[in-house]
Amino acid sequence: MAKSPEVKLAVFGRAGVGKSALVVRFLTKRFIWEYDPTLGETHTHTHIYRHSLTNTHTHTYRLI
Ligand SMILES: Nc1nc2c(ncn2[C@@H]2O[C@H](COP(=O)(O)OP(=O)(O)OP(=O)(O)O)[C@@H](O)[C@H]2O)c(=O)[nH]1
Repeated sequence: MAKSPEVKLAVFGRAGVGKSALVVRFLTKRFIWEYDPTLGETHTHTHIYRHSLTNTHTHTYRLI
């Protein structure tokens, strides 16, 4: 099977505007209420899209 493509996304914005909250919500459907300033953290998530019973695509997202 072919190696799935890795998609790299960089999220920019001022401190405390909600970048981590948005990313974690997108990846895990969980919302983080506590504010913990991010220092060089990355999030990696592999998502499998199932278009039909026989047609699936796997994408790995690395958010920086
Ligand atoms: N009410 C509300 N609070 C939010 C929203 N998005 C984020 N927050 C809160 O804002 C605070 C900061 O969110 P973060 O996601 O940590 O912000 P950040 O931009 O990653 O901050 P840095 O790591 O300092 O750059 C957290 O307490 C979140 O819960 C939103 O859409 N609505």
